[in-house]
Amino acid sequence: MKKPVIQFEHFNFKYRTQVDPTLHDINLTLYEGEKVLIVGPSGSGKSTVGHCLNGLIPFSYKGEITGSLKIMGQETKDLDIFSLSKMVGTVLQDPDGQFIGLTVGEDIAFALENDVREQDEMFSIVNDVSKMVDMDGYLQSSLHQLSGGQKQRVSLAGVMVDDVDILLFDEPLANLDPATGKHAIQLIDRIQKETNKTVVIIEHRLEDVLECHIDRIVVVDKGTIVADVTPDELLASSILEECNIREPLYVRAAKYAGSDVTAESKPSHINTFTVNKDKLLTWFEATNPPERKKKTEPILELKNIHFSYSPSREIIHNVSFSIEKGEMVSIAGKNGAGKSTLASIICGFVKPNSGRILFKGEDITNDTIKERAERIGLVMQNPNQMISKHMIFEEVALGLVLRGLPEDEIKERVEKTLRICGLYPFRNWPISALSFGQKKRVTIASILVLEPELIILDEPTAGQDFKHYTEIMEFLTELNEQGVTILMITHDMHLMLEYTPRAIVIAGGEKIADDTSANILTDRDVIEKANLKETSLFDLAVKAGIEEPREFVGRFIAFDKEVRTTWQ
Ligand SMILES: Nc1ncnc2c1ncn2[C@@H]1O[C@H](COP(=O)(O)OP(=O)(O)OP(=O)(O)O)[C@@H](O)[C@H]1O
Ligand SMILES: Nc1ncnc2c1ncn2[C@@H]1O[C@H](COP(=O)(O)OP(=O)(O)OP(=O)(O)O)[C@@H](O)[C@H]1O
Repeated sequence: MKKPVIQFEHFNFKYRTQVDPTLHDINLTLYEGEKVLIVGPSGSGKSTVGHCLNGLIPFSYKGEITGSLKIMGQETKDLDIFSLSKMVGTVLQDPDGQFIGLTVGEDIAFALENDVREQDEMFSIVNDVSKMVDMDGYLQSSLHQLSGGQKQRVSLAGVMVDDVDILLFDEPLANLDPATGKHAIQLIDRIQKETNKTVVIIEHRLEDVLECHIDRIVVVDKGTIVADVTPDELLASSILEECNIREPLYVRAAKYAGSDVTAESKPSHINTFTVNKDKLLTWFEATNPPERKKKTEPILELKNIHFSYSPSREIIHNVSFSIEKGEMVSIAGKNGAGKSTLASIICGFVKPNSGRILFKGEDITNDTIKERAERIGLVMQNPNQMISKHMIFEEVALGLVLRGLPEDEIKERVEKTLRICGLYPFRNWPISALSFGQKKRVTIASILVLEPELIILDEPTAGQDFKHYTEIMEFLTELNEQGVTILMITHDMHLMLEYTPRAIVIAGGEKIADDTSANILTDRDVIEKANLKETSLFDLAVKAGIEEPREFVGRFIAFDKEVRTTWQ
């Protein structure tokens, strides 16, 4: 008999500031050595389940608990946070919220220092785990100098050295580049196998998590558990669609083609999946190729940009590109490659050492941040770095208030934007009561309300469920069709394929490719250099013997977009 390590029985939780409970009648048992994925729409209560496991509820977030939650056989109500932290190690959704040390090395070592290890042993373990996450070159670096994905890697390393029974990962992939995401999932898998720890992963990127074996998937919707099944069973069902969770692309393509997706067809991984090749080929031949957009004049031009934070290390080397008015372009590349730095250079937060920036042909290299903000809006990677007000309405209105607009106009514009961003029902809420995904939408709203001509979004859909992902992206597409140019930094290869016909790839501070997204995501050399990932659609097409797999990818994307637009 396997030992139960986590047991929820008729468990309910209500945040003190909420009228209704966030979790209702949760009954769930996880056993020793199990690897379980929790999925669900944004705001469904996934992180709240996680907070109950690691003690943030009730120690940091107050509220009412009824029913029972036992961890390692002990009722959590009877435990203090210190005893819980000895049992559950957590990687939080927002890595900034959990750093303890000043440098990367110190932070990773912290878990070990707590357990009073010998110095030599400590150094060697810190070295080993930092190598695992490819951060061994940064042990002396200060944490605030790291890129978003580098921070996420450090958080992963920190929890790997924890001597705990349960590892909890809340959106571990959110800021990671695709290749590192795959590596992180393999690492979690390896650690679980070597130590027999129980692993709980909360993640929207279902297809990426399924790169490794998962025992069960628990689907949470509106605070209750609506499914607790194996990955094959889940993918064969319609639950994901009903809960608006994105299916793996190859599964979706197979369904479009009319190929049966049953648990027996083993859909949880592209390598094990049996697809009806004839049906796929027939579907491909009957589907139209995507339309191409016409060329216009440049809106933003970067010419030979060089930049360094400190004289010893140049971060951006001679980057040039031109974005045309009305384009929607992705910037992709490895964690720490320099993507966010490029956005900071464009917005004027940092000055290039040399090179020029033009906006509609006019040199803006020496313009102030404020002057540029009139035309260029930036939505940053981490919403917590952007938010400065307590209430949602005030936050979104802030830019308009600073511009001195009349109150009536502010109200009208803010309300319109809140509706578009799906935040209208929350307009009078404090931001602290929102989930991470909801906060991200607040920051997008606060830029959109200013109506800039060019919007740069750093990971716009990280932490969003499929419904909100689609809503945000369709909204951006609509804006784009009205003439707003959109530049997106993203690690989401599907987003890149589906929404941005063109992509610019940065590796080691240099531009290594500038081509159609479909060409880039089927180019093994660029994929490898920039830590990107081939799309599973390509693998599916190859598996089905389709001679033009690249063309298959393009046609699927156009078709899928069409289908989803008609749904709305
Ligand atoms: N600190 C808090 N105080 C009050 N209410 C909260 C708090 N945190 C979350 N909530 C409420 O609980 C609901 C569920 O939030 P939770 O963070 O668990 O969702 P989630 O499923 O993890 O979402 P996401 O995928 O967007 O991260 C939210 O809609 C919000 O209303
Ligand atoms: N304030 C800073 N001081 C010194 N170095 C920094 C600073 N901010 C970033 N860096 C370094 O600059 C490099 C590029 O960082 P940047 O944030 O632009 O990467 P990125 O491509 O956006 O990465 P990610 O995909 O992880 O978000 C990284 O090696 C990072 O360590």
